Amino acid sequence: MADTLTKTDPGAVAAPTKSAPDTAAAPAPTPIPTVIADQVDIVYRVHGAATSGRGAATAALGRILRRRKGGDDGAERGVRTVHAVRNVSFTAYRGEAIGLIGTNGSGKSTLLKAVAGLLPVERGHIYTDGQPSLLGVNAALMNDLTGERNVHLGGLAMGMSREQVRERYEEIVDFSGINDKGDFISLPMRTYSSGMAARLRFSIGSAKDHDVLLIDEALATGDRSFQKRSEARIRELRARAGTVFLVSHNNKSIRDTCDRVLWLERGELRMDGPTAEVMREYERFTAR
Ligand SMILES: Nc1ncnc2c1ncn2[C@@H]1O[C@H](COP(=O)(O)OP(=O)(O)OP(=O)(O)O)[C@@H](O)[C@H]1O
Repeated sequence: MADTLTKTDPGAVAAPTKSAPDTAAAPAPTPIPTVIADQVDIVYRVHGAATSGRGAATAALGRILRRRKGGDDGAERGVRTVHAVRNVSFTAYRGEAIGLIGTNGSGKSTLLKAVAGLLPVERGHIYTDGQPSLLGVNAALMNDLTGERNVHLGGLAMGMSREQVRERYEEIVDFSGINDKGDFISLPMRTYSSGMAARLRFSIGSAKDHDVLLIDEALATGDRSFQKRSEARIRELRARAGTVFLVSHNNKSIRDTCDRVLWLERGELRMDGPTAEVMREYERFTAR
């Protein structure tokens, strides 16, 4: 579970000195950290994985017999480990939009879930200032409930009051574009296409100001005009002093949205820097 940073003292923001001449440029405000990952390792344990090619029933019977005999180490029980994130450290600051890139299985979603406090770290620490919110395409909305009920429940689940949800309801539905082609918001979510459902999730999730907003591929599902609206929304969220993390395989989305990029490969942080620099190296790597 992510530890919590003590709130940074607002007085820590550097103020111009009184004696400075009028013409002097104001000193840049001290960046305020929102997420610190310190030498983080994340390991999955997969139970019942080492079945040596036998069927599930045979493997289960084998496990019962071994348990009766008493002798049973981890490997025998079929527990396999996947070391998904290795020794990753970074500090994210308020107002940054950070892209997380890397080839399939490189650990991006795993790292995001750990920052959200949904996965424990094996080693190291993750400190966050404020409540991180994970806005994934799989964010749990209820398929049997109407879009309308999901807007209300989703808003409440994010900590908005009933009144706040009511106030923002129209805006959330308009932004999602769900009703552009008819009254779909009063239908159960299971009747939505995957793109429509993803749009509604993004609209609900981004209706609230977040200290740290974690977005996993949400932009990949909408059509181009929705992607553009989403990118603008992410810029607004950043402007309201939040930090945004965006996992995406869409290099253009990353370039259009992020000013900094963390590149993970095989669980290790391969590069952390300005978007243009990291993307150049990443594209060289993936073109090979
Ligand atoms: N629930 C899980 N149990 C066991 N291993 C997992 C689990 N989820 C992910 N992994 C493994 O962890 C590693 C990192 O996976 P992760 O989903 O974080 O990568 P990713 O960079 O987000 O990939 P992609 O770009 O394909 O979405 C992979 O080796 C994957 O097989």
